[in-house]
Amino acid sequence: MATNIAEIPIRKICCIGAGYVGGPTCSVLALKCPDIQVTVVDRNELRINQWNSEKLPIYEPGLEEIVKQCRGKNLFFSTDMAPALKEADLIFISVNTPTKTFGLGKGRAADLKFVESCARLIAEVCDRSKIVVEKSTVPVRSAASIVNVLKANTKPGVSYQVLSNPEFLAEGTAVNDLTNPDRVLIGGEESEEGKKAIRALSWVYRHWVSADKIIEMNTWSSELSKLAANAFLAQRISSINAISAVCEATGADVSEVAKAIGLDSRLGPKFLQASVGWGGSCFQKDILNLVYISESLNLTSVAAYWQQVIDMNEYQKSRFGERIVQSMFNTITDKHIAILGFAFKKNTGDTRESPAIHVAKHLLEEGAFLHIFDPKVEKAQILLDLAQWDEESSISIHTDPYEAAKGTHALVVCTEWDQFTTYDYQRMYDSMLKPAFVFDGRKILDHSALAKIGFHVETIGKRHGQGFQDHNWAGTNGI
Ligand SMILES: NC(=O)c1ccc[n+]([C@@H]2O[C@H](COP(=O)([O-])OP(=O)(O)OC[C@H]3O[C@@H](n4cnc5c(N)ncnc54)[C@H](O)[C@@H]3O)[C@@H](O)[C@H]2O)c1
Ligand SMILES: O=c1ccn([C@@H]2O[C@H](COP(=O)(O)OP(=O)(O)O[C@H]3O[C@H](CO)[C@@H](O)[C@H](O)[C@H]3O)[C@@H](O)[C@H]2O)c(=O)[nH]1
Repeated sequence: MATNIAEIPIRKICCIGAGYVGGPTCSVLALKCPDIQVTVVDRNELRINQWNSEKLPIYEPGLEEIVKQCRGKNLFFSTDMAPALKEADLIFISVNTPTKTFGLGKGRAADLKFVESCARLIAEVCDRSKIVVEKSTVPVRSAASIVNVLKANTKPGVSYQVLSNPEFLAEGTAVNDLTNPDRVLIGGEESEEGKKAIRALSWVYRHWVSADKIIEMNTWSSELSKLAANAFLAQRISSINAISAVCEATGADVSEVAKAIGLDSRLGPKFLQASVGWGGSCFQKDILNLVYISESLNLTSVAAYWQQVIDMNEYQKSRFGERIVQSMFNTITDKHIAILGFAFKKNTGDTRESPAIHVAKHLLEEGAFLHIFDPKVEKAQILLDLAQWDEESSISIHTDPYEAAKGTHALVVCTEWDQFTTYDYQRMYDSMLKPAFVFDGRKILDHSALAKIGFHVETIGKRHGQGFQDHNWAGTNGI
């Protein structure tokens, strides 16, 4: 265990926001720091009750075991925010920062109303000085707004140090990402007090993270690094997806191209998996935020550059939907289609910005009846995401993949769940209408095995069953 050489002892931590970040982050923190009491608070009573129950509100591999081990010892979940904030030496703000849906910056700027209300509550209830840590993803210079709100409302004799400590966990691998982070960023003021606060938070992480991975920097760099990291990650996927369209038009295979690119040690192999499109609660919101910041700073070329990463993703999702319709003889009206996977990626039940929603809506608009199966997404969530359509007449949610496939014309893979590769596709084929189609939006299935069974197979970034000779460039580029 790390010795606290920091001048500010941290014995109690409170985290506001018991969501996908607050819950797993604090669970790992409690596990790794038995000398610290961690309380996660949220105003959502249902969520807190779920954290205190047998069935946690989110699915993350390995999380349940940690919660069970620490809950009631040094990990607590509560809706009683004031006492937990008052007692804490350090407070994480880990609330949602969604894209604004109205007013100035609508559709692009991050809405900081939840972060601001946390700052107001902290100033209102706390009667001794504390460290406040911005864990939510926020626009650059948000810490200055938090400082302003705290200063304007603080009780006499109380002062705050505000740090930026963005979270880089990915859903589905959160426990591993938190246990073995690539880096921990801590941004703070360059004053003596600021440095003390940075040392105190650093001490907390030093319980399990080596010193070389804890990077201190100025607050604005730390805030911007989070937005930039997500923009770069999404850009890589948009880039390979753009190449996938060229592959489909030419006969190249995007998997082979990705392998060739990834073997360049300057580029590396990760995040080059072409897909139906990227989803999740962060990429789109954070890039939109970066676009908005750039526009506000009159950096229009910068804004346009990053906007293209999003536009390419929209194109990819639409392209996949259109390809399904075109392949099925240009009409899917009244056809039955099974959607395998509704989460935005494997190993999570989260559907926020899932490409499956986009594809499902496209198919429903074309008049198809959908049979949806996902191993972890709750039925109520799927119906909420497709609320414009009626369960009886357009959608049926299944708990068994074979039942979902039965009597359908096509299988559409939208999430890369490992278990999808192990199914008995002959059994599915036998129960389907013919010709039976498979559209693999994640490139996870064995396409030649499926073709042997009799399926017509379509996938991202590859044309099936077409030879070397059948594309003629003449007329398209003048050769
Ligand atoms: N989801 C991820 O994988 C991920 C990863 C890294 C960073 N982030 C960032 O972390 C932040 C949180 O994301 P999330 O996915 O955990 O969100 P979430 O929606 O799952 O959870 C946020 C929680 O905050 C609570 N909340 C909001 N305002 C509150 C208030 N004033 N008082 C008390 N509780 C309040 C909500 O009830 C909700 O339970 C966002 O800024 C996000 O961009 C998310
Ligand atoms: O090669 C790839 C890799 C990912 N994806 C898709 O991209 C999306 C995002 O995946 P991933 O980044 O693994 O999950 P997130 O939970 O959204 O995590 C991202 O967003 C978080 C929130 O800010 C950050 O903390 C993480 O570092 C960042 O990876 C998903 O739809 C994936 O299926 C692909 O299509 N191809």
